[in-house]
Amino acid sequence: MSQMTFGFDEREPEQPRKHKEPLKEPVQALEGTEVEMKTQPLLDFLLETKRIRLVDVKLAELLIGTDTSQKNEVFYLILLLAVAQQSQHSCLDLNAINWQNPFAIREQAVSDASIAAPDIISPFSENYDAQQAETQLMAAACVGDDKPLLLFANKLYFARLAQYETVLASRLSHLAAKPLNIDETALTALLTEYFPDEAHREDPADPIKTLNWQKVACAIAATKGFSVITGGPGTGKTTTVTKLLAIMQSLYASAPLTIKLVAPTGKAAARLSESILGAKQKLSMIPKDIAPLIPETAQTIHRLLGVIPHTNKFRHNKRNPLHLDVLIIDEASMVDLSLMAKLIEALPSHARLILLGDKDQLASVDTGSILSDLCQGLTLEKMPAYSQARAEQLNRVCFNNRAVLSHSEDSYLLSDCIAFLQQSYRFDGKSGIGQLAQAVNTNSQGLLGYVEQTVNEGGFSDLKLNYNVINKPIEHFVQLAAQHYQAYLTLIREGAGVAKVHNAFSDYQLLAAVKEGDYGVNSLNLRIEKALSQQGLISPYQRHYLGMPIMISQNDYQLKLFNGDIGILMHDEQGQLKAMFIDEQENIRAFSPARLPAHDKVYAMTIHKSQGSEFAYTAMILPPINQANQGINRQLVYTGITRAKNTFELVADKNVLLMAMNKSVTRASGLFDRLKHAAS
Ligand SMILES: Nc1ncnc2c1ncn2[C@@H]1O[C@H](COP(=O)(O)OP(=O)(O)OP(=O)(O)O)[C@@H](O)[C@H]1O
Repeated sequence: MSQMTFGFDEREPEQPRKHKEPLKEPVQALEGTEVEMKTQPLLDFLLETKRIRLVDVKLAELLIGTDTSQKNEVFYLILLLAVAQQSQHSCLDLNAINWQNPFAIREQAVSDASIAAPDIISPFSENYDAQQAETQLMAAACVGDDKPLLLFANKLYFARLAQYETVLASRLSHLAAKPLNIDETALTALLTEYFPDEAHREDPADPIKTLNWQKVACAIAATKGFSVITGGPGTGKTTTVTKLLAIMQSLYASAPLTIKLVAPTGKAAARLSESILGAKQKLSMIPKDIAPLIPETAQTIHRLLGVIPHTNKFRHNKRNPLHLDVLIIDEASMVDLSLMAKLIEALPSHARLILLGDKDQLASVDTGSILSDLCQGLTLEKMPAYSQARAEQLNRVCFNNRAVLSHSEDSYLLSDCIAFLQQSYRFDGKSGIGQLAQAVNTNSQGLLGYVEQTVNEGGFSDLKLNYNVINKPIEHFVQLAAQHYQAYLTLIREGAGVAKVHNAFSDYQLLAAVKEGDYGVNSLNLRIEKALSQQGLISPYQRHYLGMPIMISQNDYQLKLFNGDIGILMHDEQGQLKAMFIDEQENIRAFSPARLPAHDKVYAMTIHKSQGSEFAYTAMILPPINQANQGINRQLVYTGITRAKNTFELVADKNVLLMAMNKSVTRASGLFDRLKHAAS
């Protein structure tokens, strides 16, 4: 079950109606002032219950114009667009609106609200539909080219977001279509060298999954100006890209390429640097003269683009492009629409772009879902949709003309640029983490049952399942978390260095799905803090104290501290309490706590904030069913599980886990349509 959710919809639990007043049927066809009169109670209710903001109402009034200030259907469509955007949708998909209950007013919320329930829960007439909405919007003065709102493929946009999508679609299509002068014979030889047949075993029982996708991915990225290499945890994205860079540098040996590696957060950049270095050391086939041409350090996207202090603008842009030949973006699922558009605009015209990431993870914190949009239609154990010419080319360079890859009528320009790594090398059949992640990602109760049984029989030593959240008090899990945090706090007391303390801290992380409630991050942070204080490990009597772990929650471009960066409060050489950060190059940066931008304690963090990070031991708590709101879904739980490197512990009511597995969410976007349109 895949569904589109708006912000308020994600917050309201589905409960039986306690009852106040019966909800009536939607209004019959209404126009202009009539709509306004009949729907005023609905508008009041939406404001009172914080489903919409006053600023959105003012904006909608402004957009429909002073001479037609009566609240008509267009007014309500603009409100719906504002709500959709606050839930990180790029647009309002007219085809996805429930016209009878467009603001997803749940009966529970109606009965709980302090103001009377509105008689009418929809401002639209009974027969109103997407087509009528489109017709009305097209006639509206605020909709159209060079207007504040835009319509595209039955989707309503704020012009700025439509503009980002247009830029992205046109630049990606251009990159994908650009002919590259590749010596195919040399490429074939290099692919054979880096992926010797004897090193890869295809399983006839599982032919698609066990196909040598890493080799195909290298061939795809070496022959296109734009490519995507996606795959789950440990499927070899970094290994593949390291081989790819070696192959590309060998192909261009006479004039080596300038390659830059970036990731959306400092943490993710540090992880990429570490993985590339590890892969380079492991891959003995990389010649000595080529190895130094493969970069080992990644940086954040913000650092690459060069933030102009006190603005959201960058030094590098269309007029001042970046100096590079190849750009690799890791953890691409975390990059939002606006940042990706700015990054792509700043690429020089000859540059190549390669995106790495897991398409099934949570989408970016901000608007958009670029990676999953680009990877639409990719399914495990299914052949991706390559064009005939592309399948033939890939079979030629990878498989000595053997017809291993087949083509599809559904292919289009960009599907020829996408590689899907399907086999995990880190989490094989013996790994409970891998199996649980797959069970969740594919919503397979059968696989989940197998995982549970194996754990019960003493197998899967990397996995701990605690379904007994009702009988075991939350305090038990708080004490367990506090035990794990003893290690880094002891190191601080012993006077260990910043790097060592940071490493010890990141060995364990408690993740929670929500912020509020007993099982939310805020409460867990306070309880763990109390437990550590009772053990005498910390003295949390001031706002900032020795050993306090913090996470930045707001970008500060001047200090170069960004959302998601983790610091630990430690004494500097002068004995001053400082927030110590360690960047992707292992440089230590110390800040007075008073100078820090907005930040939170981080004994526990939300799964959203954990994206791009990895922890040796990851514990994840989901709230019980009566507190489990609709924000809990498959992508969230899958992202939490895949943060674990060595051990994963789940604390959840099984019904909540099953509910999450069954609920896959998508974001409204027109990117895929635009790409198909641009490519045709
Ligand atoms: N073809 C292969 N054969 C055997 N081992 C492999 C292969 N490819 C990758 N590995 C190993 O699997 C592990 C995971 O690989 P890698 O780090 O490249 O995956 P990833 O997809 O980048 O992982 P992440 O989930 O961290 O993003 C590494 O130990 C790597 O050496």
